[in-house]
Amino acid sequence: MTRTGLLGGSFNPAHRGHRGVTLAAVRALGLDEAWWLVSPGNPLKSGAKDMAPLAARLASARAMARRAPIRATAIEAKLGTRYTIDTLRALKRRYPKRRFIWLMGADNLAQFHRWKAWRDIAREMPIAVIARPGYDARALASPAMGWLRRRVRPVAQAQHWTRWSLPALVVLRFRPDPTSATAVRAADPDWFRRAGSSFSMRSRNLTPE
Ligand SMILES: Nc1ncnc2c1ncn2[C@@H]1O[C@H](COP(=O)(O)OP(=O)(O)OP(=O)(O)O)[C@@H](O)[C@H]1O
Ligand SMILES: O=C(O)c1ccc[n+]([C@@H]2O[C@H](COP(=O)([O-])O)[C@@H](O)[C@H]2O)c1
Repeated sequence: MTRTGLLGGSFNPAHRGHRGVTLAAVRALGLDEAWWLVSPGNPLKSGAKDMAPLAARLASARAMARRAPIRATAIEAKLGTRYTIDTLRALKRRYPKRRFIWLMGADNLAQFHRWKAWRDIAREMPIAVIARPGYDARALASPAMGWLRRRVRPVAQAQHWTRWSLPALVVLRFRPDPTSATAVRAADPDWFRRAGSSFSMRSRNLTPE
């Protein structure tokens, strides 16, 4: 059983925060590896004007994941899924020998109740929420946390997530990292245009295996 963490995101672009929290989660949860699911389009961000092309975002994720137990993938484009619930069900079918845990920052938990079939997501696999500066109070007070509160596991049991009955959620607190893609874009709005010609999207490169 390969213990695999899934971090979905826009990665517009990938940054040091993604790498840092993923590596810390790999250690805290005893993961063999983490997959970054670079989204073809977050359903709640459709029409965002500053969203770079998928190929550029995937390339930035690949570069940021280098020499780490992290695989940057565009598997949602390959599977034809956009909603997380559909992605997780498809991944479990496609990789039956893996055990998956969903990773997300506290900002995502604060919005989680707006995701399609969010309760079913929590029934599909355990969730590890990573504290994020500026979002933790909102996440704790969120409707999703209201529903999940009684399913919260102590962090001391984080290595045993494969044995948890679902839904299950653990909150991980690492050294707070204020990095965000919004700040990176503000400092360098043309990040994907500068590097544009070197990005390619060969379909054989979309999946982790
Ligand atoms: N510094 C961070 N600390 C904790 N979690 C993070 C951090 N940066 C990103 N994440 C998490 O990584 C996942 C993907 O994030 P995403 O690609 O949207 O980056 P972002 O920095 O949040 O982007 P944006 O600023 O454009 O909203 C989300 O679950 C998000 O909460
Ligand atoms: O499934 C949904 O309804 C849904 C709604 C909003 C966001 N998501 C997923 O949440 C992850 C984080 O997205 P983002 O844009 O905040 O990086 C990414 O995998 C999205 O596909 C999923």
